[in-house]
Amino acid sequence: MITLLIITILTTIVGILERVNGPFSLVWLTNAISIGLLLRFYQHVNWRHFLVCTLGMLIPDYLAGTDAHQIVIMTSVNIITIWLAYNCLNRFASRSEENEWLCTLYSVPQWLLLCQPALIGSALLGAGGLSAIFGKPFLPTAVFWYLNESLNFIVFLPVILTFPKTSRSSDDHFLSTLRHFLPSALLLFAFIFIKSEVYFLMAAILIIPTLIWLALSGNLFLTTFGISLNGAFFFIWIIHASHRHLPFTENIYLSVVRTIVTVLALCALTIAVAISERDKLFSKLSKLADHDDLTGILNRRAFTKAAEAAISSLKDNHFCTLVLMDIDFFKRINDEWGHQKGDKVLIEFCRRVEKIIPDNQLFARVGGEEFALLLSTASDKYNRELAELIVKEIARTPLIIDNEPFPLTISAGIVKKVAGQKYETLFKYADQVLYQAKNNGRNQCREYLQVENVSPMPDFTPSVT
Ligand SMILES: Nc1nc2c(ncn2[C@@H]2O[C@H](COP(=O)(O)OP(=O)(O)OP(=O)(O)O)[C@@H](O)[C@H]2O)c(=O)[nH]1
Repeated sequence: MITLLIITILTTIVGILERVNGPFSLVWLTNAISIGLLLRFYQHVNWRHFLVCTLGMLIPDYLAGTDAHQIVIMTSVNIITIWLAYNCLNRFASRSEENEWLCTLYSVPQWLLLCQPALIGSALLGAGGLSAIFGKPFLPTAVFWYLNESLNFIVFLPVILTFPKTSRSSDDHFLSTLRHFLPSALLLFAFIFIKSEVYFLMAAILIIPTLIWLALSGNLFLTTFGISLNGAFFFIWIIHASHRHLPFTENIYLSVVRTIVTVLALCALTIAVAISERDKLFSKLSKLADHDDLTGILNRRAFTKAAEAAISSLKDNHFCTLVLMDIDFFKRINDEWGHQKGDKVLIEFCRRVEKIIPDNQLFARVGGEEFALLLSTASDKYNRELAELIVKEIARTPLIIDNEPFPLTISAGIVKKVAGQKYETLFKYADQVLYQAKNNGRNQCREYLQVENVSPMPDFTPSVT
């Protein structure tokens, strides 16, 4: 909420400064930001925030000398429009799992379509009000109002999507954000400082590759942010230019520019949504391919790959421990309690082990009721004690299945890596001692003892205890 207030106050100040400095201003952008924030944080906004945002829309207009009646009409219509648009979207727009509106390729045109009642409503209301009070011609005013608000919607869409994500993303990927944002920043610099028409037009043409580049980065919020900023400055600059050099009437020119920016914005948004959707799908698929369906932990294939990579990257004087665990008499559990209960036992067992082991250790289901754990903590003694602790802890504290205690024991085989050993050798040794643990009465942990600092010769013969 503090963020919302700070941003609202800032946009108000920017709006006032711009209004005082000239007739064509950032005020529509500040309105869009205020409206966007209201929409984005709708459920958390109280009447005080709404008041501050409304003042943010009102004060710049008032200070610039706009007629009080006109300000009241514009502000009321804006508020009604926001309400209408919000309700349309809330009721009919499809949402992602994260509860965001702009979530699929289909949602870009959907957003536009659903905003139409609000746009048309605001155009009719605004033009009606202005006609009644100032005698302005109804139809041209309505058309102009509609076009004006159309771009505002495109602009506050990025604002809605951008603000919460920008802050989150800047923590994680500050450099990548900066890299993607650089072309936009350069373009803005060009728009603000280039005075010559020729150079300006060259800079303006850059907006197209910039938006496409942002969109191709697949990053939805950066794309929308780029659209918002580039679109805004492009628009403001060209309105200034139109006054001095261009033969069009202001209204026609405004409409043309708005249409161009809108089309560009939509193209870029559509590409960005498509790419981010594809990326989401890829990450979902790769998660599915690497994880066990039932327990959610790594599957054998992913574990083997990760363990091989981890072991081969270890220096010779660094160690790790492979632990193989197998639930005792699991077949009886299935036979006695049913397969479904057996599944629950497997799931609960994984949750219990996850609670015991430190973060970032590889833990996987490598068979029906067989699990592997690669402990790569610094202390070898700690690894061994941890494996023993898991076995003891499972035996001591029953799992809770369907709100009832469920006693269980496991057997484990552990082996410490010595210099030059490969994953498959470790797995073979761990499996051998696991077999011994089973034969020796189960509910125990056995270690494969091997001589250290020997090179992995084919005739290497470790001793088994
Ligand atoms: N519920 C359930 N059972 C499974 C799953 N995968 C394998 N199993 C069962 O696990 C049992 C494994 O049995 P065994 O290999 O005989 O081993 P055990 O009964 O645990 O005996 P020991 O390992 O010798 O202590 C079999 O009955 C499999 O049907 C699964 O995903 N869900």
